[in-house]
Amino acid sequence: MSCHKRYKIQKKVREHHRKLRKEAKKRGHKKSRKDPGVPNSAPFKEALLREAELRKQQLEELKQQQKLDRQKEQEKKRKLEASPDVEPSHGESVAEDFGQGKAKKAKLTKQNPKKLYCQELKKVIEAADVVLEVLDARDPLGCRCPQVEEAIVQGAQKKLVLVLNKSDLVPKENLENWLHCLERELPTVVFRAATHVRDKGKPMKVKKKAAPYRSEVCFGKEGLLKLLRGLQETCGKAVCVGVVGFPNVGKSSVINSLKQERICTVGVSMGLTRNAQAVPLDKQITLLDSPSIIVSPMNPAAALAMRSPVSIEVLKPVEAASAILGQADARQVVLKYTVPDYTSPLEFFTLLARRRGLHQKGGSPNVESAAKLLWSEWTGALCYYSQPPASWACPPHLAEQTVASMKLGFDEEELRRNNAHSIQAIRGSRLATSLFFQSWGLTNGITEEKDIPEHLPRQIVTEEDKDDLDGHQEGVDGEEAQVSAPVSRSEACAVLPLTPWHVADTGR
Ligand SMILES: Nc1nc2c(ncn2[C@@H]2O[C@H](COP(=O)(O)OP(=O)(O)OP(=O)(O)O)[C@@H](O)[C@H]2O)c(=O)[nH]1
Repeated sequence: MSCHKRYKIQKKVREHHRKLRKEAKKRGHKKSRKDPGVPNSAPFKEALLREAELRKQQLEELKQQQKLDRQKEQEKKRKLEASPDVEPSHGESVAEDFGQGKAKKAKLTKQNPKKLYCQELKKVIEAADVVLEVLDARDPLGCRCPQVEEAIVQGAQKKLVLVLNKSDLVPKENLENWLHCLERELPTVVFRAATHVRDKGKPMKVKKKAAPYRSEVCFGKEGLLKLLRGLQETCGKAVCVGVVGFPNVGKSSVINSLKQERICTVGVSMGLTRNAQAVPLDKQITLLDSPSIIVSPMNPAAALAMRSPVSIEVLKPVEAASAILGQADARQVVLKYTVPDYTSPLEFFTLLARRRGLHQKGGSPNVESAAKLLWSEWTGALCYYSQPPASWACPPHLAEQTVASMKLGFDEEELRRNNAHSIQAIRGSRLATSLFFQSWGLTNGITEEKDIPEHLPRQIVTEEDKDDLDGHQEGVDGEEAQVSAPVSRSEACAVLPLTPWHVADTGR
């Protein structure tokens, strides 16, 4: 093209743009301004940014999931078109079954979502030949659910394996102690899930300043795979492996790590997994992701605060954070958050709010924000640990015979070797910088839809709180008082007993 012609075109384009701008100005359209972001002087800048980041992450995860679903659908269609007579493999047929569940779920959107999660969880337990109960290594006992374990061991020929995940967040010695304790009951695998797994077919994006706990490396994968393959060989057929556990223990991360692909949605917020999902690992093993176990409202307040995604709604931030604070070592908390000694949780939150610059309008410390901050840290990636009970007895639902049958078909020696290797390779937290947490014992879960309360669970309050509330409730008419009456902890335990064998062990 000659220069003359090129300049002529450029001139015409400029004139056209000028004309467009003029017209837009006449219509009163203004160019949108660049978002200036949160100013540095904003008191909640950190919290706001974190919230925005979380929202963005959730949106991305949702988009990713939709994209994956679309891709799977297309792949299935293509396969069917290419070979309509070929029978689907075991993994594919299981995946199809769980796909139908989704459609059914869509029809029932008006139902209580907890009931749907319960149905999905039950479906996974029923379909699974082996169930992996994922435990957070920071509080393995608090992540065990006697009701779910009972449902699994009662199922004919089902195997139950414990996966001690997030083992990078506890000191090595503590991890070893827990392993010795748990492997007396059930086969236990030490695991550290990869928290940064690549999307299918995409190169890994390496962030310059990734959080220290976000890692591509996974430990314990080989041990777990060997164990599953061994079991599959003894079964002599293709097996389904259900992955169950309380919210945020890392169920989806374990599946993604085994598959080495970002297949299941993973995130810091609790209760992200909402429906069962089948992930074929190979022709013989299919993994089943499940929604988290629903926490019974009759659990101690600390259990509700740590294990329930709606704890903040049920307990309110200050109550939830106070319950967590009550289980932690006060001296270590003071050192960790660099605040002076405190006499009550409220005083601590006031001090923390001052320390972190969390202020309300008018400059008074924002206690609620401080409580939320503590709650999000303790349910996030904070390094803390709990001690296994000094004297260990099997819970009633795991009789000696059941324990023996659970260990059949596994090479215990090999599992022990693999675990020792993982413990050596994992760079755990330092004992000096980790916080001690007093576990409340096993957490009761709900496995039957009929046990799920229609409304939000009533708040659990202590006897002292009850006295206070009694005072406030004077003047409320009888009917209303009945509806809003809180349940005391002893009442709660009477309805759904906390397992006494453990309560005695931890001295709580
Ligand atoms: N440090 C560390 N973080 C982990 C590990 N496994 C999972 N996580 C993190 O824990 C958070 C929860 O992980 P998920 O896999 O979403 O947990 P989930 O049990 O599927 O959660 P729900 O969907 O709520 O049931 C994520 O932020 C993960 O990055 C681990 O081994 N170590």
